[in-house]
Amino acid sequence: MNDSRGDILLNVTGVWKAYRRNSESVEVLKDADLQVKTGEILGIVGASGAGKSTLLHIMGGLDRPQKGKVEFRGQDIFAQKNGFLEQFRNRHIGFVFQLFNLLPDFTALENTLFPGLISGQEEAELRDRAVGLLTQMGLKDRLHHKPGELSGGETQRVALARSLVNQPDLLLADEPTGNLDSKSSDAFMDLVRDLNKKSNQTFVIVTHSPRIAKSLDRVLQLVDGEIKPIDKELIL
Ligand SMILES: Nc1ncnc2c1ncn2[C@@H]1O[C@H](COP(=O)(O)OP(=O)(O)OP(=O)(O)O)[C@@H](O)[C@H]1O
Repeated sequence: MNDSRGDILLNVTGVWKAYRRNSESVEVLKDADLQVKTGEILGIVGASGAGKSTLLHIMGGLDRPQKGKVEFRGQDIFAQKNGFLEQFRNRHIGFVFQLFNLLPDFTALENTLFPGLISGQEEAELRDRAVGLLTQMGLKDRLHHKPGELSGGETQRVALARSLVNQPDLLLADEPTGNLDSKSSDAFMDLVRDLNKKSNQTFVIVTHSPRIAKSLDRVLQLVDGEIKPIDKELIL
């Protein structure tokens, strides 16, 4: 399906999530609402422990809320039959985490191929796409290097290529530049903007960096379990 820029891609309404800590229940998300529009780069900020990762996991169908809905193109992802969420994640969502999560014994190219192999894509086409993505990330001469032979910035760019190989509609990134120096972080964000502009790729990025948050299309803040808009100019 081809959405137009600005259509609602993901709609989160009234999401509640509590964890048990010792004998107490700690409410992390309390009636959180947000919408992700096709073609935007949306930032989510908030204090440490505010629940940003929890929210991102729920948005991507990695975790379930106790109450509330997540609709992807109008379909409630938690109200479908068994096996739906796995398929949903494979087909529609890409994840990039702070700690990269690459497999250490496999090369950059092999790591990038994995999600496509798991979802049963045709191998030659998949390989072309993986090589194309890694080349776009400036890693053409690093295809056969293992993560231990790559810099932090290069490793994170491989993680970005891997998250895009299945051509996801929505890419969810949890503090993707948290372990990078400012030069690698800028290079990563330049790629994000480039992919957004050229392929209309939609991103949600959790970040602690005011500099990155200010550079995004729109920023929401997670405070006391709720989502609030924040004026980018007021981000310090
Ligand atoms: N599986 C879990 N079991 C119990 N508590 C959890 C679990 N996952 C998260 N929490 C708690 O929920 C709260 C929110 O965690 P979360 O990781 O979503 O916050 P965050 O805003 O992403 O934090 P940070 O910016 O430090 O990464 C924290 O207090 C955390 O300890």
